[in-house]
Amino acid sequence: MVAARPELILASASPRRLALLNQIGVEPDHLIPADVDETPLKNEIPRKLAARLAHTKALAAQHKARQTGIGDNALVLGGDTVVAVGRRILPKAEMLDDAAASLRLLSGRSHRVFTSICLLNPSGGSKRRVVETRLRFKRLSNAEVDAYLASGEWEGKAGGYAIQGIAGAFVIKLQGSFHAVMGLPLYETVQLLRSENYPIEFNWLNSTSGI
Ligand SMILES: Cc1cn([C@H]2C[C@H](O)[C@@H](COP(=O)(O)OP(=O)(O)OP(=O)(O)O)O2)c(=O)[nH]c1=O
Repeated sequence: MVAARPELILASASPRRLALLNQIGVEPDHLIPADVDETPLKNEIPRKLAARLAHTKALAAQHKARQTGIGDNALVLGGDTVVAVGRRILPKAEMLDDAAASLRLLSGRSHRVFTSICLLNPSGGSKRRVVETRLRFKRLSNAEVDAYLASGEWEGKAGGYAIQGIAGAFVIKLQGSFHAVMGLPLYETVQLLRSENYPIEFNWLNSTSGI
């Protein structure tokens, strides 16, 4: 007899995280966004912040799910992306000014993106990974910054940019995982899911992906 696939809850409101899971053929059974305070603790370093928030989001979604009586036996996947210049954590851009300040700081410099994922199992176990990606942006002219701000692509993005859009053209160098920068490291996600007996097959992609 083939064991039933465990249910999967994605603890996220991010359309990018869902799209990245779908890209590898994973369709979560439930989407439960976790509304958590993302303020860094005093002196918290970027890597620790990403790991803590991925864990907190997964726990919050698990709690919400159990309160509403769904997914008692489900795996819960949370993620968090933090952009940093040295120890300085850049905010998730909510206002134009945040995005403008971040872009001017990133222009012509190197920075790091830390993306953490956390997978909870129903018996209380948790597994985490943090993926660090180093990037270097070209020097941005004022006209480029203004055009980028006008695009609106920065909204809700850590560090005020989205690598999967126009800002892909700002990247001179990337060492790490493109998908982690976008919100979910695919290799590590597959590793964690498989370690909890969540089957991931790649063969179906041949006929349906259109790539
Ligand atoms: C740097 C970068 C971030 N981002 C996105 C990924 C995340 O959605 C967001 C960082 O904020 P997060 O707090 O990691 O995620 P979120 O609030 O969007 O979603 P949730 O907490 O519900 O899972 O920025 C990009 O889409 N592209 C990029 O290049």
